[in-house]
Amino acid sequence: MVFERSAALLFCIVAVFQITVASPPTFNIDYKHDCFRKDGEVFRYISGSIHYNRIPRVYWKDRLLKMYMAGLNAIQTYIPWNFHELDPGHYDFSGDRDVTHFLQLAQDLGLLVILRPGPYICGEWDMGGLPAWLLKNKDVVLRSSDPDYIAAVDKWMGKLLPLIKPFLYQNGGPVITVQVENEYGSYFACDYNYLRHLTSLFRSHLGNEVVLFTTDGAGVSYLKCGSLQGLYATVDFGPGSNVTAAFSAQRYAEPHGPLVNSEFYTGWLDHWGEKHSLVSTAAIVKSLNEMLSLGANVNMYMFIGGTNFGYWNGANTKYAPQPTSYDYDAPLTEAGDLTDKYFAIRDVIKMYRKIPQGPVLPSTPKYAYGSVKMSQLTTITKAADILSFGGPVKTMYPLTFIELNQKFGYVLYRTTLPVDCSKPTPLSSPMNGVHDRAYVSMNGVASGILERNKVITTNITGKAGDQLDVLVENMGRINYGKEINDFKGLVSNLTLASQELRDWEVFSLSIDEAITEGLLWEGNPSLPFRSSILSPPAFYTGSFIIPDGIPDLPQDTYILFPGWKKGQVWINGFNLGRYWPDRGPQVTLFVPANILSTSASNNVTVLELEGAPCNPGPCTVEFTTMAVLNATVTSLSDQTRQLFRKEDLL
Ligand SMILES: CCCC/N=C1\SC[C@@H]2[C@H](O)[C@H](O)[C@@H](O)CN12
Repeated sequence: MVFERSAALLFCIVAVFQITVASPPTFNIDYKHDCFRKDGEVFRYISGSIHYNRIPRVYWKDRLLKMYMAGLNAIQTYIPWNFHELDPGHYDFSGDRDVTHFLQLAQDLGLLVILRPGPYICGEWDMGGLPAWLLKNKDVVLRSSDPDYIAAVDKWMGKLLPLIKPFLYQNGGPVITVQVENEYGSYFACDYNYLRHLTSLFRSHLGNEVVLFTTDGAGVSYLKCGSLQGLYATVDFGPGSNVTAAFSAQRYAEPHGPLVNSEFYTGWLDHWGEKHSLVSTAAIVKSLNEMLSLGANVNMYMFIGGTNFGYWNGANTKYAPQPTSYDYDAPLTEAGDLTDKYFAIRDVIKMYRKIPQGPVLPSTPKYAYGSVKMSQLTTITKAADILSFGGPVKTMYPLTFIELNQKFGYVLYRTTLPVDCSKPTPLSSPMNGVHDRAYVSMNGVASGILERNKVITTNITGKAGDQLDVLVENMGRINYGKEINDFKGLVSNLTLASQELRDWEVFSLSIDEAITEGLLWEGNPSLPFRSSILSPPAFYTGSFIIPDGIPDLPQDTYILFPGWKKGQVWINGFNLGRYWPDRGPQVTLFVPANILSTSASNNVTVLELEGAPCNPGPCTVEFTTMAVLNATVTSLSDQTRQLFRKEDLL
């Protein structure tokens, strides 16, 4: 009897051992049957894009769970290089940047991962995810075999990919496929040696098992430069496209293998000054049905968009920056709220795979903390020395942000009038070199605005020796096309009555640091009564208490700027992003609960660039429960007409 039991036990141990050891996880392409196979079984992914870099870490689980409950079996995310290697050789994978924690969360919730580590990612993210410090070599050819660029890519991938390797499906993780580059077929360089280098780089760090792929527009012309032997070519297209034609483009590059739409656009991006983009649910349902009925693999871009906090938004050409909200009209809103689109997509998926039963996590509650009284702290002109920790740089001609080693935010350019300008005299950027918006003051009094591609001249008056301040705002680097290498600031000279202005003092402003260090003080609000519509860029501050002891507080909220024009807002030192209700379409900014406090007063600091409703009042900001992302946009001509006299226009 004892012998039989021992034999049975031994048999079980051997069996378990064989099962465990004999069949490591596998994920690969079956070219014979035009499908993916996971652990030998036919597998089709239904996925949604979520960008961890646009969502506070505390909310990652909430969003991923909602995606799982929608019936997705995978999620897709980028890894923005500039979000992690803020300066050469200095890496940050902590807190909201803890990408491996995000991958582990996805796996814990039963979601596989389609990973897109770049090095370029596009994504309406500053410089398409490439770090601005790459531009220290002003001749660098980004996204090519340029040796300087490749050296930086090798170093970054040498840091990142070893972190990712344990999370590959073959190693027991959730990552089933890894994208190389991003829509490379749309880029002018068409450098096959670059793609070949990336392929061998990814293979050297990740091994030969993982499925590497590319994504390009659904057209043969895109696939010609975007695809490469050894990388599985996939395409992207939105609702309303001809699905058959789109996938036949993929078949041009991949006659066999699974059909894959890596970016099915369930929404679309916005630009300041343009109507909020909306994509119809009916069109989405129709195309999604068609693709799933073909057995295609689909990733919905975006499933949740989130927020471009701080200065992280990108831009398109001709210079059109994207707003702070990346709501994208996605199935989950910027704040992670459920929409009709979410349930309509869930109903389609239900027809193709069993979806999880049980309650879907509800939308998070929003709280209206009400009106907060603001008061002026000081102006940029007065605080320049405080804000420029290293002091101004004296230079004959203006320096760019990159030359100042500054990546984001604002730089102040100061000089004195070389001559009397008793009559309105044109201050111009003849080479359209204001990148991107400049706020002009004379002796601390606002006098005009210059804007890239839109307003390249404004009139000033003054006496020889008067102080001319030009505050230049970097509104986000172009993230698509050949103009992605943007140095920001005054990238060419300004002229006064056609004479080049020289002998500048250039202040690199460390505003975020000054705010977190509490260096801004209650200045004497000596601004003159607002005789004109324009005021000089100035800081305002206010605070509010959230009562403790009330369950569920703090809660998410939205901040509204009644009567304010354009600027930047920080709450408790967290840079929430840009506001521009004067132009729209975004009017409110999402405020996630995790930046608020019930144990201390909450501080709001605003840098208003054009004119606050504070002289006279009411000089308040509001915390409300409703998002407003589709306000009527103010065309520049309307706005300019309000600000400038006719002769100031182009
Ligand atoms: C006509 C320009 C198309 C550029 N491609 C875009 S616009 C929205 C999306 C995201 O940027 C995404 O990161 C790109 O891969 C594809 N795409």
